[in-house]
Amino acid sequence: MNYRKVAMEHDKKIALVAHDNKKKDLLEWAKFNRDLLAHHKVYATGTTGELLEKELGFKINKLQSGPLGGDQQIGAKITENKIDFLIFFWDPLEPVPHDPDVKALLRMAMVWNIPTACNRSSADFMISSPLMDGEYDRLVPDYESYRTRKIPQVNS
Ligand SMILES: O=C(CO)COP(=O)(O)O
Repeated sequence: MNYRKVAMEHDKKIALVAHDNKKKDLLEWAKFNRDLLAHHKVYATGTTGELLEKELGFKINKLQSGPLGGDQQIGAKITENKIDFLIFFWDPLEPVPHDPDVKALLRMAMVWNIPTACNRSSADFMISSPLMDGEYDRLVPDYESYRTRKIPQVNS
């Protein structure tokens, strides 16, 4: 597999998402890390974003609520190199109606090699990393062999 480098800007684009039973966790975490987060451009799904904006007091780029397409919007942004980091506190103990969207978002994050934290300890490691503050080139598979793969002949 060949890789290409995708440079991140100084202000990173961070997506924050939490399921309902995890919102308290994410809000506490975000409050503790408010000053670090404030340097960056923060995106969030609808309800998470509303709560974060109230708690942190700076602008959050709010998308649709998760069940209404917010996870998919973040996934689409990942494909367009508009998200650098994903912090997604998903709930392992309660099913959600938009489970396929949750899986799709996590899948896009893997396809595009997006640093992804799904719990508080991983988020702590991520936000405190020196790589968060400086230059970082993310390696992304070029997927050329996938794009040029042979597909079965379609007969007319
Ligand atoms: O459901 C979510 C992510 O899958 C989060 O959506 P809300 O932030 O709108 O609650």
